[in-house]
Amino acid sequence: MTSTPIRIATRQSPLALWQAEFVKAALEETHPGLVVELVPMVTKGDIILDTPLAKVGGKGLFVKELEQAMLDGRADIAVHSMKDVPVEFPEGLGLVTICEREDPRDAFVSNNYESINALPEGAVIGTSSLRRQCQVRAMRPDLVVKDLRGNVGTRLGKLDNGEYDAIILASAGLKRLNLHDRIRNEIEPEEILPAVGQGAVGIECRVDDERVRALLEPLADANTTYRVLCERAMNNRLMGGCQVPIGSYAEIHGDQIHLRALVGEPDGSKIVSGEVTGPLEKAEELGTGLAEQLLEDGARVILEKLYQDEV
Ligand SMILES: NCc1[nH]cc(CCC(=O)O)c1CC(=O)O
Repeated sequence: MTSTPIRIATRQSPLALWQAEFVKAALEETHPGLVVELVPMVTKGDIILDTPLAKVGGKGLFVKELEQAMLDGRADIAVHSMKDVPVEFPEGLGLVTICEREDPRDAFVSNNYESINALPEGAVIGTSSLRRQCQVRAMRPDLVVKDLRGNVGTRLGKLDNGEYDAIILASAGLKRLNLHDRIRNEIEPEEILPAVGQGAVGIECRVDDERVRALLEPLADANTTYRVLCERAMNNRLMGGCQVPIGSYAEIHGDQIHLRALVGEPDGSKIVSGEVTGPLEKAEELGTGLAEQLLEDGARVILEKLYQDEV
């Protein structure tokens, strides 16, 4: 049976292309005969590279052009790292499929040191994520955290030319790009809680496109979906934009889901954390509930200050 091709709108960074190719391969394998094409695009976020993300309007910048292409019918789906997917979608679009999660942890990368704890006093560590900065500063207030932007290759280049003693990146990104050997130490969630959705890939499409939705359905991973929806419900209740130090991680044990989360001051001077366990079907309510507990325990004060600084 010949049919209309499925067109994937994608950014052109190596990681974005890997993710798009991954979904293309999964679709083709699941539906023999289906033709899947990539539609490479440039987003504002790819152009404005030297301004801190918080100042240029956050990660929504990386998805707007892709979403417009789907709304205009120039593309059918967009593949995202779940941790970059904003809370709200434009009218007519939605996130319909979450694929199996890769390693959710952060990775410590350095040419000279084994771990965060092994860094000498005053060492320079690179990350642009307030979540990582906050948790690193809480562990090691003596370290200098320096902004680090660009795609994974660019960031590794900046480490290699001596601008940093170490950097922190998502393990999933390094593994997808075949850069496992750059990881010196996998940072466990007990040390640095990952970002909401880290390591998972999600697929967005037009919500009324029944054909595409049916084709995507077999790519969904049920456990990952519960985990990521639980983390996102927590984040949504906190109105967590990307430039807020929020960490979160959900795991499934049997029919129970366990969620950990934290909100912190960017300088690590204060961290409010909590956890909750409950039945899998209640994943989202549990997430919302934990967020409310964190707000009461001090997160509200931290967040109000941060949102005020933003405007
Ligand atoms: N913010 C950029 C980004 N978005 C997703 C990943 C990695 C892959 C993933 O988490 O799924 C990365 C790179 C990084 O943070 O090191």
